[in-house]
Amino acid sequence: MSDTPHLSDRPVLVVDFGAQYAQLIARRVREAKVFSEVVPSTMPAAEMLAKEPAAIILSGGPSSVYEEGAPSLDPALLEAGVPVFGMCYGFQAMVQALGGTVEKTGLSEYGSTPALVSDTESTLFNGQPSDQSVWMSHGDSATKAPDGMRVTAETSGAPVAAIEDDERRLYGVQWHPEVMHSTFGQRVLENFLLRGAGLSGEWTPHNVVESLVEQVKETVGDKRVLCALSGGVDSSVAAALVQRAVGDQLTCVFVDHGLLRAGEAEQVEQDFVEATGVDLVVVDAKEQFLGALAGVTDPEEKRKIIGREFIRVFEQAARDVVGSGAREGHPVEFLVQGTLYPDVVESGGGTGTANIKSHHNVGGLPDDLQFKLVEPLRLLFKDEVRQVGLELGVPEEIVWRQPFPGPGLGIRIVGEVTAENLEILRAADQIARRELSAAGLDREIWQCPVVLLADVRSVGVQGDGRTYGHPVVLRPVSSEDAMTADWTRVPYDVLAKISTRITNEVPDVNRVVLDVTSKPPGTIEWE
Ligand SMILES: Nc1ncnc2c1ncn2[C@@H]1O[C@H](COP(=O)(O)OP(=O)(O)OP(=O)(O)O)[C@@H](O)[C@H]1O
Ligand SMILES: O=c1[nH]c(=O)c2[nH+]cn([C@@H]3O[C@H](COP(=O)(O)O)[C@@H](O)[C@H]3O)c2[nH]1
Ligand SMILES: NC(=O)CC[C@H](N)C(=O)O
Ligand SMILES: [Mg+2]
Repeated sequence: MSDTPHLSDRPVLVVDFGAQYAQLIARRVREAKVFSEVVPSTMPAAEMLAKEPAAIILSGGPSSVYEEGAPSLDPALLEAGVPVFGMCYGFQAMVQALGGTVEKTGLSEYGSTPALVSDTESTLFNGQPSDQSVWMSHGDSATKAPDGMRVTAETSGAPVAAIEDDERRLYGVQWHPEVMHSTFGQRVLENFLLRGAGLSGEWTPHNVVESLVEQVKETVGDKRVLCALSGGVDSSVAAALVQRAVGDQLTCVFVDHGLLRAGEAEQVEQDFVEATGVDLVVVDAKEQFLGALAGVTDPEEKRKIIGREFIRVFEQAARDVVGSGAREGHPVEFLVQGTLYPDVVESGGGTGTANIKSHHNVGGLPDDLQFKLVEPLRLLFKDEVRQVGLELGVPEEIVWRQPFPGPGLGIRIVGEVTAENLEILRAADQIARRELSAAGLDREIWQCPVVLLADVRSVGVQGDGRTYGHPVVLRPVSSEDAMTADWTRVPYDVLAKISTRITNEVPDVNRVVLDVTSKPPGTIEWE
């Protein structure tokens, strides 16, 4: 597996006690221009401290600290001289570990709650009003603060709602500052990071690029590298970064696996090469992929097959490029992929998270992988990758392109992936994309998968005759980083136009339906 890049010498560790969105805390820290990483609460304290964290944040979680078997907080973390900030469960664990009391008081608070800050000059609350709205989600409360800690805020259900100790640099709040509904949440977090922990907020795209370029140089040395390039945001940015680091040691490989959208292969071949001048090899592997997918309907099986065939194509490409180009004769050791943090987390490679689906470039990789992977963006979220791309001078049309999954239309056909089904889906998808673009919705919509329900048929009437065709699903979503998403409220007239055009122009489709599910509980793609 690839070495995980390090983006700062000293990360802020977010210790995940099973919070719904520990990733969100990490994002908020990064918004304060401080690098952060999530680690599971089960990681031994010594291992956490070996990362030399600049600060530690303890997340919320579903358990009660006084219950047997509740995730525990090793007091070593509080005694290491590292600044610590606890939130909700993390706060309660801290209170208990330091000798305070946490119990079920019967006064639970859920949702927006008024809080009264007693010291607006304290480390956490400096520069904020004494009355603020905070977002609560707790049934347990601290009833007695640990000795030596100041209580700086209270709510009606939580008499000890914030604690501070500047000497030991230990802080905590009962609420969730990472949630938007805590009106001064980001300020409280920044106060902890910048004032409490004394960090300087230097984690900017410019510095990230510099540090990643250095790391790629170090890893790759004078060896030759292939980059799996899809023309999408992530691999384009990864390619630009590696190109900056090792120049003509890089060859990009674009795989036409037959699961692409209309016009896509041509676009990558022309636009990308024109914009970046990279050395690009296009491999036509349509038959190979379709052959391997024949008869397969299970989503995970499809993903695994696609992941495997991708690598087989790269292996062949590696053998082919050795005998060509500026660095003839040098074998290829490394494969660059545009893998992002959410791909890793969702493939179950994160911190104790479940495997939701195997992303082709992570969980879908074959075991006998011959390459060493170089994945410089492995710890970044999409919006951060876009900033890095702009910093590297990647053209805006590419940086702001909507994501398209590597397995492509293969995971947008519920049923078997056949040439006929692909043709139907490609036609419907092209209409939807054109109409959404024409309506000026490209930036508002994160992406809009169009899904063919090949296993479903419904009765329709067209030209006075009966039809028995397939439905397609429109799945427009809005999102910040694809970890969560909401369905986009596309104007009815735009939806109507898409529906009319698809049913008129695409034979075999007699119904267009709209997916109005957020993520969670749905995911963005159907498979
Ligand atoms: N058709 C393809 N040819 C070569 N490599 C690909 C192809 N599709 C995907 N990949 C590889 O798989 C990685 C993950 O795909 P993914 O779709 O997440 O990223 P992307 O295409 O680079 O960006 P985006 O998320 O914006 O579509 C890519 O970064 C790239 O390395
Ligand atoms: O490169 C990829 N390989 C994959 O296997 C894959 N599966 C999902 N996606 C994209 O990831 C984001 C989240 O999708 P889900 O909500 O469906 O998990 C969305 O942007 C999806 O389009 C993939 N990208
Ligand atoms: N959101 C949380 O961290 C909740 C903590 C604890 N389970 C409580 O109910 O108080
Ligand atoms: Mg893509």
